[in-house]
Amino acid sequence: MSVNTHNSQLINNQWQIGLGHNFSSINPSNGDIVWQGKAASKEQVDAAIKSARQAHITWANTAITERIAVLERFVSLLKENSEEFATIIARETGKPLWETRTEVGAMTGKVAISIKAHHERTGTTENPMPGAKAFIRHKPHGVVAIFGPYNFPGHLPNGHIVPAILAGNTVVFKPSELTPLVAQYTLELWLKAGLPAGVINLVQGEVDTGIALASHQDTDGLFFTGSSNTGHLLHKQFAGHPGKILALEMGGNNPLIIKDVADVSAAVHDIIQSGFITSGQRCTCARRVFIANTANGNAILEKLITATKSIKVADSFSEEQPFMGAMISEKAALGMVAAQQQLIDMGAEPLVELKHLKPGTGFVSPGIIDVTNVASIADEEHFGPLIKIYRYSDFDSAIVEANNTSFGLSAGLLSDSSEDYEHFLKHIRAGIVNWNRPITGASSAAPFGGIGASGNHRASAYYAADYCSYPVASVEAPSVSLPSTLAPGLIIE
Ligand SMILES: NC(=O)C1=CN([C@@H]2O[C@H](COP(=O)(O)OP(=O)(O)OC[C@H]3O[C@@H](n4cnc5c(N)ncnc54)[C@H](O)[C@@H]3O)[C@@H](O)[C@H]2O)C=CC1
Ligand SMILES: O=C(O)CCC(=O)N[C@@H](CCC(=O)O)C(=O)O
Repeated sequence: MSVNTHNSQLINNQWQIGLGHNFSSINPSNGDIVWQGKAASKEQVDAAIKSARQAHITWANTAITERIAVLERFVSLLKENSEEFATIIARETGKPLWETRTEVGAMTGKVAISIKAHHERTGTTENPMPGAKAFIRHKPHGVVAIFGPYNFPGHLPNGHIVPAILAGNTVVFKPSELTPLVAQYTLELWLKAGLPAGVINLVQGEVDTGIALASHQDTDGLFFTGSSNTGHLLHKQFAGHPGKILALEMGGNNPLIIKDVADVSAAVHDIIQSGFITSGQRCTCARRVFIANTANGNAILEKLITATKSIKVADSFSEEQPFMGAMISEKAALGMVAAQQQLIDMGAEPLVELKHLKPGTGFVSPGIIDVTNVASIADEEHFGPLIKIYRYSDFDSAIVEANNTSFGLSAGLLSDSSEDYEHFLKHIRAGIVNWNRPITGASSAAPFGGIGASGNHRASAYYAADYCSYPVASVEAPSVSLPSTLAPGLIIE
């Protein structure tokens, strides 16, 4: 499928040239320009919202079977174009092709899961009552703005878009400015699937486009996946608008505790999958790894260091696929080097140094740094492949330290003891808590979200259905009838 790269805004099913400033996306593996275009102006954001508003009543009242039929055509198109789509994601993000193929697969799987969730969590229920029936139904909010991040530029916005339009909302989508081509390709597929005009609109651009959309008065809600900083700004902006629904999925400073594991290689595998997958650019990645001060802990750390040094980092399209591709940009890569240096300056000991591998690219090697003896490390998410090691002597103190964060997205325990896990589960604070499995790779068939600075209790994935509509409770009778017993003091003849 060919993608039109000049007309980058989709308003009322018409591709338009942006009327704002120029911007482009760069392949972080080689510095090539992948996409060039212009941002949406404020007026175009306004027109996109008007188009979504006009389409809303008709779409909300379109039979659910017809809405599902469009979604299913979208799935067929994803399958037909999966290789091209995976290639585009790889070019724009630097992720290896094996991984972007799984991203397209997750997008495909999202539709059936969302349909099931829609029926199970927000379907219609009917209960008999004397002379009447009680119903619980759900209605869409109206026009919702959807903001996506760059790390899963297809799958994560899709996780808001699919349940939103399935529920009967209309959408204005603002993708990450780092991945405009992926967004454009996604919308081309929606158009081909036959989504009526105005149901989904695309406004591309940088922060100013985001601000124009987020601050617009005529939206009914905003679904956001992105950084905690931006999410907090949006939360402030929505103060005083109790009628608007705001769903925030943000970052994490996720802990993984390792204690008494017989299979050292398996523990190392789960630490690497937790910390380094997607070059550490998953919100669920382990940032802080707590390793017991025991012979078993020493063996795990030693093997982790060896295995980390041998991790293959290479171009998305290398014949022998690497575990890690480039980070999203050279700026992000240099940011990780600077974050590591700051920790070293504070007294941390690099066990495997994270290195920027090639100027002009986002390639870095994965790093491990021991921060056990560093006092008061800032509670921030370093969104890249750098694991901070904390050696501990006492399990309870490790759990206290693991909880010593304002975030609360994912957490995990590797331990052969079920008592340890019961104890951990009781005391750890996070929205995703795993035992003897990596803490990345969350299932779309489960709720997905964090507490504290990681979100606002509007879990997505399987629970996205919940924030895509509101419940309506009704008591209904076919005609008005006088009750057999009237309330005391009432005389009606
Ligand atoms: N909890 C979750 O489900 C996930 C969270 N993330 C988090 O996302 C971050 C990486 O994604 P990024 O794209 O860097 O996030 P980001 O916050 O920089 O950008 C997200 C979106 O918000 C827009 N935006 C930025 N500033 C804005 C403002 N002031 N007003 C309105 N819109 C604005 C951007 O243009 C983009 O469309 C990481 O922190 C990661 O942890 C990423 C994936 C999943
Ligand atoms: O939203 C879903 O369908 C499931 C959540 C998901 O895919 N999580 C991934 C990515 C998280 C991220 O964006 O960083 C995961 O847990 O690895």
